[in-house]
Amino acid sequence: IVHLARKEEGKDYNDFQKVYNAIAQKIRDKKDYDDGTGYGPKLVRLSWHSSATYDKKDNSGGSYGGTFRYPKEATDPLSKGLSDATDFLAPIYDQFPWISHGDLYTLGGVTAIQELHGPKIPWRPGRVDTGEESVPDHGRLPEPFWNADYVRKYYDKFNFTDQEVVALIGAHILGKTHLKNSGYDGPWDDDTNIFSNEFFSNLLKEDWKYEKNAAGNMQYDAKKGIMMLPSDYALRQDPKYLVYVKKYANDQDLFFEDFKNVYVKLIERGITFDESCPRYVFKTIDEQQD
Ligand SMILES: Nc1cccc2nccn12
Repeated sequence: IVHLARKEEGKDYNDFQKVYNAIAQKIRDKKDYDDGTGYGPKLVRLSWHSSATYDKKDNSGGSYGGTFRYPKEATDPLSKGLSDATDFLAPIYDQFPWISHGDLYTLGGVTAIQELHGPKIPWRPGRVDTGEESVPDHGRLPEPFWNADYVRKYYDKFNFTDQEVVALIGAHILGKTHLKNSGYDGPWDDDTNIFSNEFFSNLLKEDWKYEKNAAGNMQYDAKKGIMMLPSDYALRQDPKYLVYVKKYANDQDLFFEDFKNVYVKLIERGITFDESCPRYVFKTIDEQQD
């Protein structure tokens, strides 16, 4: 399967900055959502789940076709809770109906990362909505219960290195888990609406207790009321991953640079862009105040 990015006839940087601004303003307007966690982290998770269905075997799945808009994909049990994110973006699509769903879902994640003080993410438009017959089957998203060998094998389909895997999972600084959605329980202190490298310092420094949660799933808990999934904790158990956990815990700039690079690879995986297609780096709301 070839996913050829479309040239955005007549739409330019300013058009996409308007979409960015509409998403960013709505994140601010609805900052009390989910006990103050806000919509940002869920928009990042939607961009991830839209992209994580990629299969290098036949170049199927991934962000290109915007297929998360179909119930068949949105009802994947591992995507529980993300209907809040697609409900958040539906009025944005109505306001800018010229955008594709694939571009909207990935731009939602880019906007959230930048508005939550993360790195600037260069973003390319051109994804084209594909039909219901192209919706990937369930079973392509990663499960949170497993260890480092599972994690390493899972990311093989993206051809990600150990360093790229560790950087990507650092996005778990954002948001929290919900018993009713993923079956994990993770209240976070309020600063996890800020994209930082603290996931790595928490992982290394906290005294983690492996416990069964109220849904019967095992997770790691620390006294500050924060948690780690088994697949998060795997990053400190595996000596090769641990090298990068330590690097990122000690160097936020390095984390930001490496996260930016692997996140772009994730949301563009499987798509052929014309080399003339511009990479847009949008301004945050704060940067646009006169
Ligand atoms: N925020 C968040 C979401 C999902 C998993 C996870 N592990 C640690 C933190 N975290």
